[in-house]
Amino acid sequence: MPKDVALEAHVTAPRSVRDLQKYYQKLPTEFIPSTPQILDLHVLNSQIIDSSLKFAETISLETLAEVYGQFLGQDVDVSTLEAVNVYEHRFLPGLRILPSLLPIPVQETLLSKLLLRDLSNKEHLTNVHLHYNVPYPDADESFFDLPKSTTFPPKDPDVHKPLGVVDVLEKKLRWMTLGGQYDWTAKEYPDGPPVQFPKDIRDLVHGIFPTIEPEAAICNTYSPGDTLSTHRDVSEEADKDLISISIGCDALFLISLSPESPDEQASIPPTTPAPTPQQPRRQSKNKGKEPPPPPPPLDEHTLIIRIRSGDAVVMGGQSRWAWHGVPKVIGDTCPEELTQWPNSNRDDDNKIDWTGWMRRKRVNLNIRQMYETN
Ligand SMILES: O=C(O)CCC(=O)C(=O)O
Ligand SMILES: [Fe+2]
Repeated sequence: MPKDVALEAHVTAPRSVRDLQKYYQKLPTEFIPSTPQILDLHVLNSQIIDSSLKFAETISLETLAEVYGQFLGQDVDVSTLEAVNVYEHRFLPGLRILPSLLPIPVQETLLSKLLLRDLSNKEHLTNVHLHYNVPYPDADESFFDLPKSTTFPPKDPDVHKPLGVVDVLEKKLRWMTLGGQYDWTAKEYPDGPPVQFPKDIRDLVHGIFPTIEPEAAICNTYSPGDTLSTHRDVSEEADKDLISISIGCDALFLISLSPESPDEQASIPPTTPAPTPQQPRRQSKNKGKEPPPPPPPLDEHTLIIRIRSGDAVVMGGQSRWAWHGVPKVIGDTCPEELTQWPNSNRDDDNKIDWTGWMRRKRVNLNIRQMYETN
């Protein structure tokens, strides 16, 4: 599908999609497993496969072994790999879901390349650069090696206070850009040649998804409580597949191709019914225990899915321009093998032992091809 020139980066999502985002953002974690509207690929049953998903293909184990072997720099025995199934959605054309695409060692190496290597490259901007002067680590060191006392001075001290390195890595760092440096304020890529996309990550992604040439990526970092509001990624010139790879804690991912309907406002019930005299609102100390109101209706062109570490979502075809967002990151769900990353295990009073950082994080790598020419 050629890109529709009417797609605008600044438009907001239809009301129904924003209502869903709000509902799932507020849904207490303990109610997620009993909410049948949330597609969980770990409990895929034949009914789900018949009604919304269809099996499309399997990625060959030989391809996976070769691509992972090259990425890890060591031979990968085919017999150690699990088959990767690709599912398509019947009513979101071009959406493909690949549960458990990346094995743990590949996830771990990808994390290290992104956060220990690429974050230290001054060409890769982050949200922190918008308001702070960033003190870089020495060559061959990473931000996780910065001394405890490191501060990030604000560009405008009247507006922002200096930030400590713990604040930055625990909370403030929300994204880094690779390759073409997307400008989030102008919502466009700057003119001029893009920054070189990291070759090993390009080979990993291109090896599995040969129809795309990775030219730009956003590496999002989330903690439980963080959300990504509903948006469309419409700034790329090419209508090639967008590949989204997740590592760490689980998340809810919302995607919709539903059109805005004029009577939408009237047809969607309010997400939080007003309390009645018989049913007074509980005190805030009990918040979260109360059963949630029923979810807003989901039409067949809308999907809310629980994404796990190692899963990939491909947004191609019509779904390339779909509204999507991340209403929730689910704490305490990082795979045990990754929880200790970056395994710094230090015994140095001036430095921080970041071991366990990943237990509280979700990292999403969102890869795009910017130009049609490749
Ligand atoms: O974190 C995710 O799963 C989605 C990220 C996303 O949509 C984006 O970076 O544009
Ligand atoms: Fe996106």
